[in-house]
Amino acid sequence: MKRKLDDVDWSSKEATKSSTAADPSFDSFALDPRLTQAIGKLNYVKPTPVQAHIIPPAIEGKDILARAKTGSGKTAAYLLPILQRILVAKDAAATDGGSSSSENATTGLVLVPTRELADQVAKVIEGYTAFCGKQIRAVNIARNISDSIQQSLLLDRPDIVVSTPSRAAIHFSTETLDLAPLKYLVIDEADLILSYGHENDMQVLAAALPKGVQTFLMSATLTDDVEALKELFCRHPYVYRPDQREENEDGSAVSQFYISTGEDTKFLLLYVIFKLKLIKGKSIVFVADVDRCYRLRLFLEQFGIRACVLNSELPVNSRLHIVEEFNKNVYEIIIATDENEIIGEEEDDDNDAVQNGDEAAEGSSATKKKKRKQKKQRRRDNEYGVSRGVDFQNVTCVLNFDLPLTAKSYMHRIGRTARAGRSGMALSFYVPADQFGKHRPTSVASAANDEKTLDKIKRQQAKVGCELKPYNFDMKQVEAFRYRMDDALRAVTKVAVQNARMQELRQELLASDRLKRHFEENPEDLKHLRHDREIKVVRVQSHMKRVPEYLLAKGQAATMVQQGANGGNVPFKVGGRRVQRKGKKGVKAGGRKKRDPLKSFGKAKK
Ligand SMILES: Nc1ncnc2c1ncn2[C@@H]1O[C@H](COP(=O)(O)OP(=O)(O)OP(=O)(O)O)[C@@H](O)[C@H]1O
Repeated sequence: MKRKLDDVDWSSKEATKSSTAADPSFDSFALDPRLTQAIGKLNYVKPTPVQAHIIPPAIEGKDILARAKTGSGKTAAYLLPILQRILVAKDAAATDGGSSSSENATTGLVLVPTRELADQVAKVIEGYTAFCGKQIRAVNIARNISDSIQQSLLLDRPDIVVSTPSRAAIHFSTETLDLAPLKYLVIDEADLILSYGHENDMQVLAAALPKGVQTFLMSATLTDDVEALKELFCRHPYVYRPDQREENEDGSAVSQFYISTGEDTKFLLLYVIFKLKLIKGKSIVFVADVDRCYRLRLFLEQFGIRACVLNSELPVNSRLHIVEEFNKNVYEIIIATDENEIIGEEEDDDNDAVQNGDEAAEGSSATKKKKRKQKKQRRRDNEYGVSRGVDFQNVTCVLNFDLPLTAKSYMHRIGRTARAGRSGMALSFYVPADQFGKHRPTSVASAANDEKTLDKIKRQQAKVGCELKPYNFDMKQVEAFRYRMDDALRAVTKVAVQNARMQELRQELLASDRLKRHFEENPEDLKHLRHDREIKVVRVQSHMKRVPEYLLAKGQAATMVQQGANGGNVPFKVGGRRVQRKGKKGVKAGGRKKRDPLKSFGKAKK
């Protein structure tokens, strides 16, 4: 059983705030000009709070333990000091006549829980070292490349290795990863790394570390797992743990809303939201399981709405490519699962996991079912994870189509929006207890506890000074779309979902092979690989793709501008070109709206 986070004494013997942090600027860190140039190219104007606090003591060589919220810039906070120290060591070696041991030795190891994160960190290193020439070489060994290629990459002794703990432990045991010269160790997403089943690997690596390695423990939450890692890896770390006021002052804000809805009505709302382009920008739709990904994708396909799916079943190359393309704005909607996140927490966080009284009554059969499910999930890639750490860029909205099982998962899901000081919104559907199981074809087991989970989420968010507000659609207007939703739902049968899932997997495996070959050689070709093409297992009726004008009757519907928790606008606006084109009379020649045909469609409670 876990201790409560706040019971742990996180205060360090070291200072917790540095003076540089009061007036932070990248110049004040006296970074190598090659790094400052790269930061400038990335348009970083000033350090984020976590960077301002951590970079100076880290450059001095102190161990670091940092808790900072998702999207706060933790990656640069540990990478910049490491890169700085490597460059200083290399320059010193060069003036020494090249005799230093820092040449051709792996001095940095960055451990992350998932392959998605490894890929991301490797790309961030590429960005920060863009002006370093061949001075700093980094490799990512969590990628899906053959063992022999990984070995040859490692035997070249790159300066930094990015890996999951399991890959690192394997290469350590075969002696291709030499840990003796190691100087810097990062454990990113430290609160999660053990729940991904990396415990033994972490023990192996801890035992193999030479003395005096500078350790960075980076985490969005401080849990017992982080405490255990601290015991294992740190010497009196400098602890950065901002108070709530500081965290709320960093400019980023997620406006959070929830909608009480029946099981089938979720689909109706989703259709209306995307078809009428009520969300302007990119969205991540989180669902409960892999089948649900395809159910939603096929459902949206009926209306000509393209989306791609992201789950642990897809080959890793496809997953990485999808995230990359999403960040380049190729796709607007991703339908994702966060299966591993949920398993991890169910297994090791009794406090957080939602207990269902009915489930207890059903006793062992439920447990068996859960075990079977977990076993099934283990066959998938257990180094998959997208609700944690992955830097989805410019996400307007995180839409919890299915509520997560825990408040912690919720926090990480919504952390995919409002990153790096930007704003965003989170919209969560929840099924009230009296409506659960009322519409079998669209019912999902995890929704049994939605009401309790939502309460927990609200309490947790209140603790960090955030509020979830109800979002009230004008359901009369929404209902006008129901018959179309019913048609679409009927077409998306269980068999269709299974076929779509298999077809997609086959195609993605083929694509993944192409991806693998082309990643290095022909990056341009990747542009032609799309992950949101129609799956076509269901006959799409073309009339369904249009929204008839009578459904957009005069004076109806919404400019869904909401007042968020802090009075700011929530980007919930009608603005889709398709809708505007339809409402010809309402659109001026220059494309500007004379009157909004969807006015009053939905209102938020203020
Ligand atoms: N000083 C800065 N100025 C502007 N943007 C920044 C700055 N530092 C980092 N970023 C950008 O902010 C985004 C989020 O950074 P990062 O992924 O490091 O956050 P994180 O704290 O690790 O989040 P998570 O906990 O979700 O992993 C990235 O796109 C990054 O390029």
